[in-house]
Amino acid sequence: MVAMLLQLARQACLFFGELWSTNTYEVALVLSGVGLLALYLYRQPRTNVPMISGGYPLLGHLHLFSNTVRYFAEAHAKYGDIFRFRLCGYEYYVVNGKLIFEGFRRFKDLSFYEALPRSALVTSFFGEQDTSDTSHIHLLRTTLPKKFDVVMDNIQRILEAKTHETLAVAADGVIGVKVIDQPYLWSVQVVGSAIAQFLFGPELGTDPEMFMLMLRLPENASTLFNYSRIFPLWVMDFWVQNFTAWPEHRRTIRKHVIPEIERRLAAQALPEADRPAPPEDLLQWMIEVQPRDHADWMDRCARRMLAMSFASVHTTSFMFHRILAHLSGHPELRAKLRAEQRTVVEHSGPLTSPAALDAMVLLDACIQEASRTANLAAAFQRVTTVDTVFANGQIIPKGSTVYLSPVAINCSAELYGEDWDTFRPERFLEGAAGMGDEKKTKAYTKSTAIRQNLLSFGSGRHVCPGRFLAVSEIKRMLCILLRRYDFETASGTPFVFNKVLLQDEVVDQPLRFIPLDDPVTGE
Ligand code: HEM
Repeated sequence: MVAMLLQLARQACLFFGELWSTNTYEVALVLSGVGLLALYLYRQPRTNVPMISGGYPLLGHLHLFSNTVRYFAEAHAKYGDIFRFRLCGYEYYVVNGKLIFEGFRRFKDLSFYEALPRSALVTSFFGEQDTSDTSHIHLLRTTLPKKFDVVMDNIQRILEAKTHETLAVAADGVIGVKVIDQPYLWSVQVVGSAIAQFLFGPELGTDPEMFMLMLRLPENASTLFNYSRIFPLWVMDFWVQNFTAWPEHRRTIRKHVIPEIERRLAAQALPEADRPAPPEDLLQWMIEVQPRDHADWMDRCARRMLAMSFASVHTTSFMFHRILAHLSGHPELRAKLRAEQRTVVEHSGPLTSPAALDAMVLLDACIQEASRTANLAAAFQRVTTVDTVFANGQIIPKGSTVYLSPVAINCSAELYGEDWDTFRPERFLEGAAGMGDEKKTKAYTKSTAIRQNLLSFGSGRHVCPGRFLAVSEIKRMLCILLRRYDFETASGTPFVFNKVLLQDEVVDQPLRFIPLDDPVTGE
């Protein structure tokens, strides 16, 4: 083969050399060199990452749709920390196991922003994004921690009011059993409303049209993410623009946010004596930092607020709903959680105080366990900006789609034992007990702590900046519920948890809430 190519090159050189009257041997030498180089590059494998075997011809690994978590766990056991699979013409690389931490650290080589158009369909959902300005995300890392107590006090009030409004059936002053037909919608209604007020303030956050927007934001989104792995992006974009509510969501947010910004700017222009105190919400913080050198800066704010709503509302509601679904099947756990509340009230003060919330370690363990088993994000998507060679020598070519998958860590039998796929929050308390070191023990009792054995909020530069708010809100909401109500599925049969391609779905069913005869007190 090589001899034949050299012969061909020689003939070509002789021919062109004659033609251009150059020194035939020099041209022959250069062309042979180019030929050999091409041959070398051609022979050089673009990647040495193994492909998961057993895919369907042309269609690829469609069975990933059924149970990704188990599939990834098995693939990790067989192929190690990096493998790849093909789905409908697209090739995906999965980095998992311990190498995932190298993936998080190499954020310049594995770009979060380049992945966004496909991973979260952001361009289709929210319009063109200026990813060079991330000041709005920065606010969650800088301003939110400073104002956390004020924000959480507001959230607590809303959660209390909404729970009372939706669960207390006050016929003849008697609070009776209440069945919630669609607990997921209810969780968006309660948990989502509270976040909406953190995002938009007390007025806009309670506007009925904005509320409908919050409620409908997650509509079909996870299914669309799944399809985005099968179809070209332009097909997805066409679909989103013409057959979903997203263009309407964009119109709604503009319609409300732009006048609200104008109203706030007008209020701040008033003489000092008449000027109201600026509200403590994300929109206000964003108005204050948003550069105004573009005519459409208010429009940009509106689009960013839509993106922030999406990042915060459905993730938190989803996680809360999931915990409800688990707890509804575990009466003994609900009883233990109530006992924990009683002890905490005795020793750490009112149930809503930061110290009391911190002390509820079993409640926190439930959140950790739900997030561990849910793998809400079964893969954090990235795109390689260069040919990326990992520490183990495996090469992922430039421009590839990479999934940093927490599954092999969150669902590791080595880390979590043979019952890794069972919902058993106590494992985190046992883990904490075995730590010895105070710092590590503390980490085990905090679902917000980023550590090597739990990756529900990601890690590295793009680790979730909203996790403190989300966890505190979920804890508060569970506290409110557990101290006053018991709950179970109306059918008596437990929830079904489905794992579908890189997403996770819980088949919803009605929940019955029964007021307790002896509620936990400790306001
Ligand atoms: C239980 C609820 C939540 C879960 C499970 C969750 C999960 C995550 C994960 C896994 C990431 C990292 C993605 C990656 O590395 O590719 C992330 C990023 C992010 N999350 Fe959350 N999140 C939650 C709630 C929230 C809330 C309440 C907010 C806002 C208040 C929020 C705002 C964000 C933002 C802005 C990013 C992108 C960070 C960046 O680009 O650097 N999240 N979230």
